[in-house]
Amino acid sequence: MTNQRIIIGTRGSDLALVQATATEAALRDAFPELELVREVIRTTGDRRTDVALSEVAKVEGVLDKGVFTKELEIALEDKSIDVAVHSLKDVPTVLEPGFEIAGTLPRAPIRDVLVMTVPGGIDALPEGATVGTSSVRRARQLEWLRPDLKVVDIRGNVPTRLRKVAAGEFDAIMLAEAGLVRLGHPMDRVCEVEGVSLHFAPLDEEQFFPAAGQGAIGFEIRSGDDVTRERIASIVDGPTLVRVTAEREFLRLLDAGCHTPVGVFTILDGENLTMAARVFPDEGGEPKTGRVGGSDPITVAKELFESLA
Ligand SMILES: NCc1[nH]cc(CCC(=O)O)c1CC(=O)O
Repeated sequence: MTNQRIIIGTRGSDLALVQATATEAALRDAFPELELVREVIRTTGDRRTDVALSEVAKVEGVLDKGVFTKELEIALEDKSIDVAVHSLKDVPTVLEPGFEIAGTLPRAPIRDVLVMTVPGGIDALPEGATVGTSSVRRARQLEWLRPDLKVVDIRGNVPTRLRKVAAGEFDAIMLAEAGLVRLGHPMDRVCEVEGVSLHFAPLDEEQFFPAAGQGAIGFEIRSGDDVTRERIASIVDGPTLVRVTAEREFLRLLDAGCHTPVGVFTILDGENLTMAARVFPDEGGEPKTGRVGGSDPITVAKELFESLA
């Protein structure tokens, strides 16, 4: 008899818990009889908020980009969980042996957002303004679009970062629209944090290229766990899976960890897949931008990679 229970592993941040709740709701709809158990797990990335995100993997000696996933994989391996719920953009493109991505929920918006204490878009930032981000991709694009800006590192989860900009530590910070919306902050409303009005300026993906997998909730399982794979298959969003497969394959070909400055996004119109990428050279300077169309995600990724190599 099949186990009538599924244990869902998640990080403990507010955003991670919202994503776990969305996963549970989808499983509840698909399998009303299934018992759902939630296991909250603290990862290295949650623990080491004392050093820059780009340094965490180095000081902890873990696989680059695995800083938010390693402990969840350990729990999968020892069967204390059956599925790990991740923000897919935090998941390495090459997994440790014994694990696989079983799919994704429908994707949220993919844009990056400037969170500012003044209204307006990126042009409303004053000359020399300080912008907080821990992402090299965001830093390089900001400096390329606005060479006068001062980009500085910031750590902490989304609510912590919002408090830091409200407290005046930065003129602006950058966050993903997906995380803000999931935490109940729509783009068209001013957000009040500790008596300060914060304004959202979403940047169109054609202007500011998002991270591979941004806005997608991904499910990681043990390879060979057919029961969980089949259960997850009934809540997977097909179009999202096609898009993130292409984006992650492109990143894999580039051999880029999350600290390599590359933005990429896809558009899926029926069977037609378009993917665009912007890659910044490690040594600095102008980025290369490319765009490719097709239907098979792996082929599209390969062609885009070759056109930029
Ligand atoms: N690295 C942190 C992280 N991982 C996923 C999200 C947002 C949600 C998403 O992109 O799916 C965030 C925060 C942010 O970038 O603002």
